[in-house]
Amino acid sequence: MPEGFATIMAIGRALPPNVIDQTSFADFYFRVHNCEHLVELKQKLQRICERTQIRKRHFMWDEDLLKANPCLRTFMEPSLNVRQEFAFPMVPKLGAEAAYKAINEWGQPKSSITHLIFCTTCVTNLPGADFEAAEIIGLNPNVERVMLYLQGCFAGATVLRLAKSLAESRKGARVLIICSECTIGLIRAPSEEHQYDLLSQAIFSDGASALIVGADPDESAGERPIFSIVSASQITLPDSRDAIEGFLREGGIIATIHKNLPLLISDNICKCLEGAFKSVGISDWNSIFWAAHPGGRAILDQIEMKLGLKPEKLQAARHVLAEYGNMSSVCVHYILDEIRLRAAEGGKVTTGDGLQWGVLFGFGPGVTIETVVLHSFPIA
Ligand SMILES: CC(=O)CC(=O)SCCNC(=O)CCNC(=O)[C@H](O)C(C)(C)COP(=O)(O)OP(=O)(O)OC[C@H]1O[C@@H](n2cnc3c(N)ncnc32)[C@H](O)[C@@H]1OP(=O)(O)O
Repeated sequence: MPEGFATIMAIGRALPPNVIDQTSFADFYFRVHNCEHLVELKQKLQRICERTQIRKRHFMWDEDLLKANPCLRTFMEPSLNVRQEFAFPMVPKLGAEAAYKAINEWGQPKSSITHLIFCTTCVTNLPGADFEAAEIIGLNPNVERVMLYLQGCFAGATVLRLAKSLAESRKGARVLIICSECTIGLIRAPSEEHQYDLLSQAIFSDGASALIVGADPDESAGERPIFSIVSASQITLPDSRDAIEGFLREGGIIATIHKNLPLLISDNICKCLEGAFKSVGISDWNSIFWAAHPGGRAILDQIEMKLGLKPEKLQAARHVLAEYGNMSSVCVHYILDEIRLRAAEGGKVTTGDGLQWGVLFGFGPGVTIETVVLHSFPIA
């Protein structure tokens, strides 16, 4: 059995080429759906977009795809086949692109990968996106695969919890995590009867991340630890089932997100932190580094306010939200990457912004909160 904690040793990112500026999104969205006559609805989307603090978002789909498929441009028109056929090759491909970057940083042969965890809220085929990504990357046929479908945004933390279990249960285990998210299931025309859908149109986006996780890094072989995963836990908040709901229908995935979600999360976050950090004796939440899923600007605002966090604590999360939008499971990995890159660039003594301990939060349907306690490493 390994002696140490599972450790993140590489982080890779990949983004699709279609980029839409948030200030022009409402114009684009109402024009492409031939709905410019819905003036009030467009103004509402504009208001939401302005309040998101998102600057731009990346998408796998583009205007040509929407124009070529009228079923994607009519609210809840049966379109699942088109959506699935589009996503099926794209999701593993973008995931594999992120994986190449992570494997490159790790610097070890891909034959040393023993496990693959693939996570997406999109395609549902048999065999799945895990199988396709393993083929594209050329992983060994004896790599043990785990496929996570339709978990929602908390899954960026779930994959770390699973990778920890796998990496700490077998000496030499090296887990490749891939998260690849695509909004092709969500994009649809506006509807005056279903105005809540505008929030999904305004915040969600596409992107992929990949990480290599293993215990006892072999530094003589060139493995470099970035963060160790000290503990990982999941809780479901009672009586909160309705706060985030998503249904896969013939017209795609339709999601409703309750307006009280930011409050619900911020009201419960302190007890998650207390439970997670009790054993290490930390109760000053400004003394740790932060990677909280930036589901929306109001969620970060509420957390910051409730815990009295200094603005710099959620700076990396706000940056990822601004530059990429809500990429569901992928966001928290980009935040970790930002934290360690900024630490190196800023001459900090550890990968965790100069601090020892850190926390990663995943939030999603349930309402589910995943809390991951991280420990940084010195920067040589
Ligand atoms: C999918 C997963 O598994 C996990 C996830 O990440 S789920 C997504 C989580 N994200 C959220 O819940 C978003 C959190 N909310 C926010 O960031 C902000 O409320 C916001 C950017 C949406 C709006 O900013 P704000 O400061 O609250 O502005 P405010 O003026 O009050 O609201 C703007 C509009 O947004 C609408 N709005 C706010 N929350 C909404 C919601 N949850 N659903 C639909 N519309 C919403 C308001 O009704 C308002 O519309 P009108 O102007 O027509 O009244």
